[in-house]
Amino acid sequence: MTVPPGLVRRCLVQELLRLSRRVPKPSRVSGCGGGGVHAPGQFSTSCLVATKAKEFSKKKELSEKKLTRHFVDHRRVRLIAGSGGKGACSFLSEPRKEWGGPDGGNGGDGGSIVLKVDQQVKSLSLIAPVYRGENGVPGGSKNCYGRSASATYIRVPVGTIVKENGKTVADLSGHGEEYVAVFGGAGGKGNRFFLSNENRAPLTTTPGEKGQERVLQLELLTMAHAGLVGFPNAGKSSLLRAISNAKPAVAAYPFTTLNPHVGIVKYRDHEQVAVADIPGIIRGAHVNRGLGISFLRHIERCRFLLFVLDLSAAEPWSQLQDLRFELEQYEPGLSQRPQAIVANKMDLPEAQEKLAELRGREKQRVIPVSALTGYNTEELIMHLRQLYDGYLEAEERVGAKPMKW
Ligand SMILES: Nc1nc2c(ncn2[C@@H]2O[C@H](COP(=O)(O)OP(=O)(O)OP(=O)(O)O)[C@@H](O)[C@H]2O)c(=O)[nH]1
Ligand SMILES: [Mg+2]
Repeated sequence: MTVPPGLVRRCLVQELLRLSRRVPKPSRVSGCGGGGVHAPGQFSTSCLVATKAKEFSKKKELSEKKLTRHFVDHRRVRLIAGSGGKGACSFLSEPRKEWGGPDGGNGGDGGSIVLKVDQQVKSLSLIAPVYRGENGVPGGSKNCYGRSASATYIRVPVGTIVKENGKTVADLSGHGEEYVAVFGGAGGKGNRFFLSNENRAPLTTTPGEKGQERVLQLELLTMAHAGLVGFPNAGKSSLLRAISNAKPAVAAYPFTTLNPHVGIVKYRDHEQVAVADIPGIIRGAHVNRGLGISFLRHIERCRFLLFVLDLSAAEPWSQLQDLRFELEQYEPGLSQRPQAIVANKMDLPEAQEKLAELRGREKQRVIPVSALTGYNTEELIMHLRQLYDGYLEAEERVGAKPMKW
């Protein structure tokens, strides 16, 4: 039997009308739509739009400024210990014991602030500018002493140097080591304390002492095992991305990296080598040109160096000479640390020719890589391990504890 098309259309229209009558009234929705009044259709659409926007933002590369998780190696911190609680002034008065004498208790001591070394902490980025210790609790009647405040602990990485007005006051090099930076104030005395034969009803109490206050500079001596040293745009950040878990910003303009980033290269035997991406160095860095001296200081804190050269540059070997010169000017012997030369951007034309010339001029091992394509990064990772093992042996020979990540 054939059904006339007009009947089908009418049935469909009726069905749609019935469905539209069952659709609930537009209701107030919170969350996705921003809390306005929406019909269900609008609601889902706005969500979709939001999702799309989210996806888009996810794909965007974070700029160096927004990468807040960079490595922080020095901090100025103001520490104010807790004050002591004041002593109480009270007299015991009970039925049948109306003049029971003074019974004001002493206040509790203020809390000190302690710097404690924790192996798990790797940078000073979480250190706040100001810390205040807990105050002691005031004394109470009936000879109740106030509770002494507990100490505030600030966790710092291994190898933190504490300075005050430029003078070193503590060198925290071992896990668990503590340094009481500021002492809490002593609690005040209650009037019971002043009871004597001469004065049977003392009204005297003392307030708690103020906590100590200090401004300290925290500096991290150890930064990473290896430091990537090179001119701006040599591809240091790209290389760190290629060999480790770190995600420093990469861009085709100089001085993209403004703060050091540390990435970890993991090996199968659970050893971990920390590699630092250090901002680019230019000629005259030792007299504070470019980003200046502060980054030479970071290099000083690395146990071995990876000189990263841009093989697309006209004369990569002169870059190497300049880098070594700058390091020597900053600290004699710095350029002699265990090292490797990394010839980056091998995917570009002319790189092979330049590599041959570089190898002819240099006695050091040259590792050709391409951070962009990942070419030969395995050799670099293996060599990094050799440098690390050499460092462990050297530390053991002198009886020192090697820095482990
Ligand atoms: N072709 C090619 N380009 C590369 C390679 N490595 C890095 N680049 C490019 O070189 C440019 C600079 O790379 P970065 O990793 O930001 O260089 P950088 O040394 O960290 O630079 P600064 O942070 O400014 O010191 C970017 O455009 C990278 O894409 C490579 O192996 N081959
Ligand atoms: Mg960089």
